[in-house]
Formats: sequence, structure tokens, C-alpha cells
Amino acid sequence: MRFSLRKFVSYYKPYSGLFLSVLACTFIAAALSLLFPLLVRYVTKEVLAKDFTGGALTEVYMVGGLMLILVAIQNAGNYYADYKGHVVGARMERDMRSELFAHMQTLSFDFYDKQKTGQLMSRITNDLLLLSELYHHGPEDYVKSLVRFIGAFFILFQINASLTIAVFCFLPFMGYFALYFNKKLNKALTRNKERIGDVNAQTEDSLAGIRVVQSFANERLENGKFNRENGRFFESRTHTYKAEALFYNCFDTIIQLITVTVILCGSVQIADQRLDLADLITFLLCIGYMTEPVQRLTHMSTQLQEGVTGFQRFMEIMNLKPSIQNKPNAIVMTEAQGEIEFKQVSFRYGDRSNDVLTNLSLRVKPGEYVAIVGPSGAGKTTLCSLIPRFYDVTDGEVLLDGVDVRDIELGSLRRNVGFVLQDVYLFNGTILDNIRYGKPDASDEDIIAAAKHANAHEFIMSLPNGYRSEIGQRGVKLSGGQKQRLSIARVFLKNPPVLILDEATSALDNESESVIKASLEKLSRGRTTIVIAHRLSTIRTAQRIIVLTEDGIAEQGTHDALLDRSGTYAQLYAKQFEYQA
Ligand SMILES: Nc1ncnc2c1ncn2[C@@H]1O[C@H](COP(=O)(O)OP(=O)(O)OP(=O)(O)O)[C@@H](O)[C@H]1O
Repeated sequence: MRFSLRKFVSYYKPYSGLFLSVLACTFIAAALSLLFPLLVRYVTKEVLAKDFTGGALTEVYMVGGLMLILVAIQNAGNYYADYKGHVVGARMERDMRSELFAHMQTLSFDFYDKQKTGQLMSRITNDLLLLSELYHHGPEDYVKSLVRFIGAFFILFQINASLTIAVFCFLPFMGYFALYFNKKLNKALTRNKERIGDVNAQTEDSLAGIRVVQSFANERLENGKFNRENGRFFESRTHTYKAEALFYNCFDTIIQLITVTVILCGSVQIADQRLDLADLITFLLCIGYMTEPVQRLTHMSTQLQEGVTGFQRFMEIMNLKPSIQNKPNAIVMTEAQGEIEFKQVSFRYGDRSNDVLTNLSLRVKPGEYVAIVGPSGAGKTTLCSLIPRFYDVTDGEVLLDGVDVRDIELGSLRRNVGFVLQDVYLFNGTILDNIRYGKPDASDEDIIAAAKHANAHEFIMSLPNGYRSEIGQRGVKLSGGQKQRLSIARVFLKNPPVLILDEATSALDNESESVIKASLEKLSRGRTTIVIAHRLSTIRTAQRIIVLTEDGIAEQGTHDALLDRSGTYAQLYAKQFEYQA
């Protein structure tokens, strides 16, 4: 993916003033740090050479005082740059994280079908952390390194050109060495990231399925899988540490070689009276200013590479257009009548080679109660997911009140359709929060009324904190039937004209089922209702039963009419009856 520098830099814009002040402080602190060796040189060369009776000591004190002032200014500058620099980075990271999350909220089902949650989480957390490091440390490091390198070079050159050139000769070699190791280290660091990603994915998988793990008593199996990933991560880190240790120690050796060279060449020059001791000391103090930036090349280029990769991964998602979008002049449908029509609809999932639905036509009148039955995989759920545009048809059209759903503003379309699914998703929080999800501006009274309609009020009131009871992650503290009733209360509150019930009662025992059936019946009154059912006994009273097979709609009619036809429905019914008997 191409790296857009303009886009990268644009995130600095809201904080440009603060960021420039950080760079200015970095510049001042780095420039002031160069004065130290010069002051040491001045003291050793000019002051200490004098006779101490002539006020030299006073001068030493003055220089000492000046040095203290410089220390104070330099550290104040570094403090400001360090603190505010991190703040700028963190603000940019926060902005980008919010932007990415908001964008992810808009991406359609087909995107999430292909993604692993753990990977997406890593983009939102780790990638942006690395990016913020680059945003703030990157320019700061470059300014500091450049000022010190160039400053030290000029100071040393002024003192002694030949010795400076001798030191300088080492630098390209150091640079090459740093970049060579940088490649190796980068590879090792990338591998580390992949391995920790695997550890994360394994942890997520095992912990999310902890109930299944324990019910099969498969803890050892999971420990084995986890330890394998954990071991791979350990091995990868061991390689990284080896590479790092080798690099830093080789580098230190080169720096020591430079020091030895300076001492040797400097001593020869002192003997020849081409250099004095004060200059040699200054030289030794300044070497670090020249070698440190070269040593930091590795760190800086790793930081650059990681940050750029993080930014590319960020942009990869940001550049994705949601496959389901509003048309420019989309109609806002406030309250639909609830007529649904599928007109010669064909549908195929993006990664499949064959259609799930082919040329299917069906009309459901406003307020009608329709059941869809058929073998597993026939496309019942898929058909219903086309109504709120979780996916768009491949061919044909789906109409709500005679309007193509692709012409309706998405939010208003989805507000007109309510879902009660078998696999209820509840959010961490209180019961009140979870029911309010159906209508965020609902009052507490509305919520209680909805809970009463859903036959949930009694069980809620029996909980220690009533409506304010925390339900745990995904509602673990509630039974299947209780969760289902909360999801029904949520839809009561939403009050949509179209209702889709997908296997809503099949996971429940008889008692919960009858309570939920009663609330679902209440919920479906006055609404267009499509029930996807496996248990045919539950939909005998439906106004119309649609039998969907892989070849499309095989037959439709009332329960009695379909039994009389002795077709697919009658066979399915007989089979289920046999099975239940
Ligand atoms: N997100 C998806 N991506 C790709 N293929 C899918 C997806 N969801 C469903 N399918 C495939 O589409 C076909 C129809 O699935 P669908 O869930 O609509 O059937 P169904 O009739 O509701 O089945 P069941 O009664 O078992 O729930 C199946 O072959 C399924 O594998």
C-alpha cells in the first residue's frame, strides 16, 4: 500500500502550535548541551592555565554557575519536550483511534465475515501505540541528533581537522553496520509481533470458549495449545535478544575503538605540540555527540518502519468503503407500513461460487405473520438479512412499502426492522442499559413498560438490584430465557413495524418457551412478522408458511393447506413428528 505523507502529516494539524514548541525546546536543549564541552575546554585551556592568584578561581566559579544555569535551562527544555511531546503523540493517537473505531462501526457485515476480532483489536491498540511513538519521538529524535551531530562536527573541526576526519572515517562504517543490523532487528521484531498476535488470538479463543473448554474437561488441551504459542513467542524473543546484544556490544566496541584512536592520535599530536591536553579532553567529550546519532539510526529507522507500517495498516481500514452505504438522495422512512416484497432476488456471498438465493419472489403484506421453514442451509436467515440491508442483493430488489431498500436512508430503514435472534447479544452493563439499547432516549418508565410486555419485569425485580443489576459480560449472569426476554423487551421499546424472529425459542425449555411465546405473540401484534422456524409445531398458527429449499420457494400456504398437499412441508412435518415421537 502507498504511503501518503500528506495524510500522515495532516494528523499534526490540530496540535501544530504545541508540536512546534516541543521541537523548539528540543532544539534549544540540544544546542545548549554542546556548550558543555566548550566550557570544559575554556576552563582547562584558558582558566586553569592561569595563575590562581590572579582571580582564576573566581572565573572557575563563574563558569560553574553558568554551567548550572545551562543545566537548568537544558533540563527544563527536555522536560517540556518530553512531557508535551508525549501529550501531542497521545492526543493524535486518541484522535486516530476514535476515527478508526467510528469507521469500523460503519463497515458492513461482509467485512466482518472476513476478519478476526483479535486482529482488529490489535490494529486499534498496538498499531496506534507504535504510530504515536513515531509521531512524537520521530521528529524530536531527528532534530536532536542533527543538531548534536552537526554542532559536534563543527566544534571538533575547529579544534583539530585531522583528528575530526579520523573520527569521521569510522562513521560510514558505523552507519552501514547500524542499517545492516536494523534489517535483522526489524525482522526479529516483526516476528515477535506475529507471535504475540498468535498468543493473543489463542488466549481470546480459549477464554471466549471457556465454558465449552470446561464442559469437555479440555483444559489440558487448551493449555497445550497455549503453551505452544507461548513457547514460539519465547523463542522468537530469545533470537531478538541475541541480535540486540550482538548489535549493541559491537557498536560499543566501535565507539571504544574510536576513543582509543583519538587518544593515540591525540597523544602523538600533543607530543608534536600540534594539540594540547584541553583540546584532547574536549575531543573525548564530543565524540559521543557524533557517534550517538549514528547509533540511534537503528532505533530511529525501526521506529520509522514500525510507525509507517502502523499507519499503512490504519489507512488500509480507513480507505475501505462500507459496501452498504446511503445513496446521496436516500429517503428517510420514518414509520413504514410494513409491506415487504422480494422481486426476483438472487444473492451470493462474496467468497462463494454459487447463489444462496436465485430469482426468488415473495410478497408479505403489512401486518402479516409469515413463517419460513426449510432444510438447514436453504437460505432462510440470508433472506431475512436482506431486508435491513445487512447484505445487498446480487440481483433483483427488496422493497419496503414499495421502495427499494437501497433507496432508503440506512438508519431509518434499520429503525423499521426489529430482530429477535436465538443467539442473544447483551452488552456488559445493567439491565436498564441493555433494554434502553432499543431506544437510547427512552425513559425509565418506558423501559419498565417494555419489560412488562416481554414478561421480564418479575424476574428483573427479583434480582438484588432490580433494573440496575449488572448482567456480566454478554449477560452471563442470566439464564437463556431471561436473556431472550430482555432482547424482546429491547424490541418492544424499539417498536418497529417489521419484526424478524430467528429461531427465537428453540434453545429454551418448555416453561420458558411458553412465557417467551406469549411475549413474542404480543410483540408481533400489529407488525409484519417473519418467523424463521425449525420446529414446525411452533408455527402452525402462522397466516402463511413459506417452504424454502435450495431451489427456492417450494410451496406456501397455511399449515392445513400444506399438509393437504402432501409435499415438502408435509414430509418435513412427518419427519419431525416421527423424531419427536
Ligand atoms: N456470512 C456468510 N458468508 C458466506 N456464506 C454464508 C454466510 N452465511 C451463510 N452462508 C451460507 O449461505 C447458505 C445459507 O445460509 P443460511 O444461514 O441463510 O441458511 P438457513 O436456511 O438460515 O440455515 P439454518 O436453518 O441452518 O440456520 C449456507 O450454505 C451457508 O453456509
